[in-house]
Amino acid sequence: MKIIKIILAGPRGRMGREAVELIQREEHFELVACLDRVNEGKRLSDLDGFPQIDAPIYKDPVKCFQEIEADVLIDLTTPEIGKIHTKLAVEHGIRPVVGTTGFNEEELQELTELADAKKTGVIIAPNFAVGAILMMKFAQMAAKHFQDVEIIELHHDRKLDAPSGTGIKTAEMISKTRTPKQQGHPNEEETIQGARGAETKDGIRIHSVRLPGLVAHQEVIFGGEGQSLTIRHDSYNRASFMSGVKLAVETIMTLDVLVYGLENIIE
Ligand SMILES: NC(=O)C1=CN([C@@H]2O[C@H](COP(=O)(O)OP(=O)(O)OC[C@H]3O[C@@H](n4cnc5c(N)ncnc54)[C@H](O)[C@@H]3O)[C@@H](O)[C@H]2O)C=CC1
Ligand SMILES: O=C(O)C1=N[C@H](C(=O)O)C[C@H](O)C1
Repeated sequence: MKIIKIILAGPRGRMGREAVELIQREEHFELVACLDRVNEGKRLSDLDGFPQIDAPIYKDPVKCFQEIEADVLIDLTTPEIGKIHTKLAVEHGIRPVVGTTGFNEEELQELTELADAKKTGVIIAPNFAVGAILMMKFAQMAAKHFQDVEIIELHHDRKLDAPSGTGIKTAEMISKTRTPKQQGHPNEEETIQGARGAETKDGIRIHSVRLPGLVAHQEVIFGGEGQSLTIRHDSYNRASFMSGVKLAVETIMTLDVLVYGLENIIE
């Protein structure tokens, strides 16, 4: 099997550390460099708690992408930095697998056009966990039968973006099958701002909970006459995301367009 050469952005983060282990575990993956906001000029093996992988660490993505021959960038950084890395990677012909969340519609559109122009695969995956993908698909199915729905996403309190990428993606998928409806009482008023959560352009409410002890969880609650349906997914650790990262890295080698969401590549 062809070796896939990978640059990893954010190796010291919660997801990055899991990704280092994944790359080390898979015989056909090779970690050829890392992007970090510190440790420029060191090797990954110089850092405490990391395996003996002789990958150079760069701070400057342009320098890294110019000097290192790589097939794929895995980005697990921050919303602000992930967008910069993704665009630069495509411009340098390196295929980005992006777990970093926080991309808006305009940014996705711009990247779609860039991927088309450069004929370079891009995968933007708001959630890599197979259970989360199924939760979103089931919610999309249920929305054919229930117009009334609210999303509650629950995460650890170190998360920067709200609502979560998964919450936004779920609302988008539901909107494809749900007949639009103005939910709640027409005269309802928030006596404390934000009480009814964030409202997407399709009128779906997303409520974001942030608490220590949580990892990544979501409930999609549908309501109908005399009944409700709750679809829930829980990630209890970050290893839950790694089979999706592996699949995305393997699949991106065959793509020349942008794919937004793993539901498009998981049967
Ligand atoms: N798609 C998915 O399934 C999942 C996505 N995520 C997303 O992945 C991202 C990372 O999540 P965590 O690992 O929990 O965050 P984290 O805060 O633990 O890690 C982020 C890492 O990015 C690094 N970083 C910041 N600026 C940088 C720069 N200029 N260059 C290189 N590295 C830089 C930080 O030093 C840190 O090590 C978030 O956007 C999160 O929402 C998280 C879990 C699952
Ligand atoms: O920040 C996280 O932790 C997660 N982020 C992603 C999101 O915003 O949906 C995926 C998962 O929920 C974990």
